Amino acid sequence: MSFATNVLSRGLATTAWRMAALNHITVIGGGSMGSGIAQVSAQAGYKVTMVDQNDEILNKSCAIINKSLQRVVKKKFADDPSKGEAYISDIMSKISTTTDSSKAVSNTDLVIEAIIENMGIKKKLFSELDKVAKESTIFASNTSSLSISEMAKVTKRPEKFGGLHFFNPVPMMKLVEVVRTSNTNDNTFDTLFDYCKKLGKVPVNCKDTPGFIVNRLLVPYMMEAVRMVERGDASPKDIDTGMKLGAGYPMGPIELADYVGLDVCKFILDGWHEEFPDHPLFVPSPLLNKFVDEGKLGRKTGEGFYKY
Ligand SMILES: CCCCCCCCCCCCCC(=O)CC(=O)SCCNC(=O)CCNC(=O)[C@H](O)C(C)(C)COP(=O)(O)OP(=O)(O)OC[C@H]1O[C@@H](n2cnc3c(N)ncnc32)[C@H](O)[C@@H]1OP(=O)(O)O
Ligand SMILES: NC(=O)C1=CN([C@@H]2O[C@H](COP(=O)(O)OP(=O)(O)OC[C@H]3O[C@@H](n4cnc5c(N)ncnc54)[C@H](O)[C@@H]3O)[C@@H](O)[C@H]2O)C=CC1
Repeated sequence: MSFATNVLSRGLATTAWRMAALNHITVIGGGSMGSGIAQVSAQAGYKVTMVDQNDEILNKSCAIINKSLQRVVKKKFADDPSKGEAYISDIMSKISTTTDSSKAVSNTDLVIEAIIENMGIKKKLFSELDKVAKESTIFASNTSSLSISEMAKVTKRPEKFGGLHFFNPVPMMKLVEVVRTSNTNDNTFDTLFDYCKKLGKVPVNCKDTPGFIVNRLLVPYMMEAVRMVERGDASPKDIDTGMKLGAGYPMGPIELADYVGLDVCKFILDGWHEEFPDHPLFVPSPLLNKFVDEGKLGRKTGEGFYKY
């Protein structure tokens, strides 16, 4: 073996040694994000268990995945549509569902949490899961902007805890922010980074800072848009048209808020207000609160800033 080959193979062996084998993944929360994460994991060949609060929600999660896969096969098997149904059955057979999170994590290699954006509820969940998961199981949160270190503190595995921030819609968006806290060890980080690559995503390395990279920029931008509407400076439609045609964004900030979910936006904004209480941009938005109080949560309920 040449010197270069030897060094290279030793390098690869070292990296591989630093990664845990992932055979089974548990996704907690089967909403917009959890269903997408379960889908792309199954598409990459992983066995997945998806957990949510009741069977009605889980049936909806499976229906979302099925609808997305229909769109995927339309392109993937454009030349031979007869192969589409078999592909969808194969992917769906890799995903099981349950309402029992303790049972789901008892023999899993990676837990990805994608439940409501609330620190107290996420901490309660992780502290319960920590007691039943194997010592080797890696925990990750898909939080948009809450502190990963703060969540990891309630477990006895802070070194096996990181952030995996996917983007909506998960099957389409290439980026995943892999968040490393000061306690996340190399094995955990490398395993999470490699998992993202196996999904066909592009992972980026993030520190555990508010909003990581993308939301640190996106949240103030979207908040400025909502303030413009509140001041009566511009209409949602004109703002969206402006940012699509003037800045080249695929969606304007107001339609993006409807797409993300106005309840999710409110949870995020409330968290930022707590984090930055003196910043005027993040004080609660009367307009956003009104929509949420009326159950107008954006696309998922058929109405938000726009009607669908
Ligand atoms: C105003 C209130 C402000 C409050 C602010 C306070 C809080 C701030 C909130 C911050 C939110 C942060 C959330 C977060 O943590 C991070 C995020 O995820 S941010 C969201 C990021 N996502 C985007 O920016 C999406 C931008 N949009 C797009 O890229 C496109 O519009 C989109 C791909 C969604 C749809 O494309 P479009 O052309 O518009 O529509 P089509 O329906 O024709 O789709 C095109 C193409 O894509 C396929 N496709 C779409 N969705 C799926 C899917 N789910 N599964 C599979 N395939 C899908 C579709 O089939 C089409 O394929 P063709 O081959 O072209 O037919
Ligand atoms: N919507 C978006 O665009 C994005 C959201 N995120 C983050 O992902 C997480 C989930 O967001 P969404 O999927 O949009 O929310 P969602 O509201 O669509 O789904 C959340 C799901 O979690 C379930 N759930 C709540 N508590 C639970 C518990 N204790 N056990 C099991 N299931 C529980 C709910 O029933 C619901 O189905 C949040 O942390 C959010 O900030 C991250 C990136 C983008």
